[in-house]
Amino acid sequence: MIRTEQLTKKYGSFTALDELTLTIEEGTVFGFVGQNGAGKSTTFQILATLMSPTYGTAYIDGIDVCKEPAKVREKIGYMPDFFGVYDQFRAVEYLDFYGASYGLTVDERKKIIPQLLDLVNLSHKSDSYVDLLSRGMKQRLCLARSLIHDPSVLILDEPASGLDPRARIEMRGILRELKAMGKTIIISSHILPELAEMCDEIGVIDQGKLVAKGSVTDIQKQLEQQKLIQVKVQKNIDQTMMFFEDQSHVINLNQLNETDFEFIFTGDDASQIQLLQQAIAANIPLLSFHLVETNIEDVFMEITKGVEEE
Ligand SMILES: Nc1ncnc2c1ncn2[C@@H]1O[C@H](COP(=O)(O)OP(=O)(O)OP(=O)(O)O)[C@@H](O)[C@H]1O
Repeated sequence: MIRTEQLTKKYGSFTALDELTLTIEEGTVFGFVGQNGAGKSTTFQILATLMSPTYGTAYIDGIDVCKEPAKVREKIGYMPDFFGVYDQFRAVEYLDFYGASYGLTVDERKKIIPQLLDLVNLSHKSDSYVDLLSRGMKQRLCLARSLIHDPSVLILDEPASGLDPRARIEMRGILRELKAMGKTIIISSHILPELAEMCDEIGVIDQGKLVAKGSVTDIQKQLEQQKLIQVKVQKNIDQTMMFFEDQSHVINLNQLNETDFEFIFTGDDASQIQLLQQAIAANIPLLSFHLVETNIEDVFMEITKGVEEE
């Protein structure tokens, strides 16, 4: 339903999105998690046809976002992370305005607007001026706006950001209803717990790259278990690297200089102890063997912290 192929966006020499390749199946709720500045909004703006990629491409229901943006817009509902609401409008007028701009007839608008207000729990505020609504209500109104033309795909950029816990729970309930209606949803956040329970699948983005993808449990395993280990030997670096290459849980060996190399270790603590014991038993002239703090750990810490800590 949503597919990106080597999607890349450069701002001058800065790469905000780096060859992102991703497939999201129809009916999936996909959580896109990453720290501030990771590239989430950039991805969403490209999917929403508001920005062109530097290279690579994306498809919504098989339609190329770069080649046929108008067709894509019929299929998607987009909720940006910053949105303007026209303060002079009442909630119902606001939705009517958007319905008209999507070409809905008066009768169609009269039918769908009460349904949408009901869906986002704003029926009681239909005649309130938009600027008098709370932040959570404005966010729900914006969500209703993105649904006005009954899109099959929803692209929601941090819809729960800035909401208090009660408003977050309410937003989650609405998203569950949208999932039950069969919508394909891609939703971003900079914290995993906010998305964990409502998403079928999660992708973690860091510095424009997809660093992990899968169920929440998979993601936790993938990120927790990727340790970077650096080794220093007195001599025989080639043989030592060959020895480590053959051991389980060792990937991505990389020689740093004549005595040092590093690798990613995906095993648990017990396997790490075993690896070190095997190296000693094999008479490897080890000078040091140590874990290096990696960015991936920072990413993991950052995205798994509690919602209240924001
Ligand atoms: N128009 C621009 N010109 C230059 N750099 C930009 C521009 N827009 C975004 N960036 C940079 O690209 C990177 C990705 O930004 P993006 O807004 O996609 O991140 P994000 O994951 O959505 O972050 P946030 O959670 O803070 O919204 C950031 O480093 C940002 O500063």
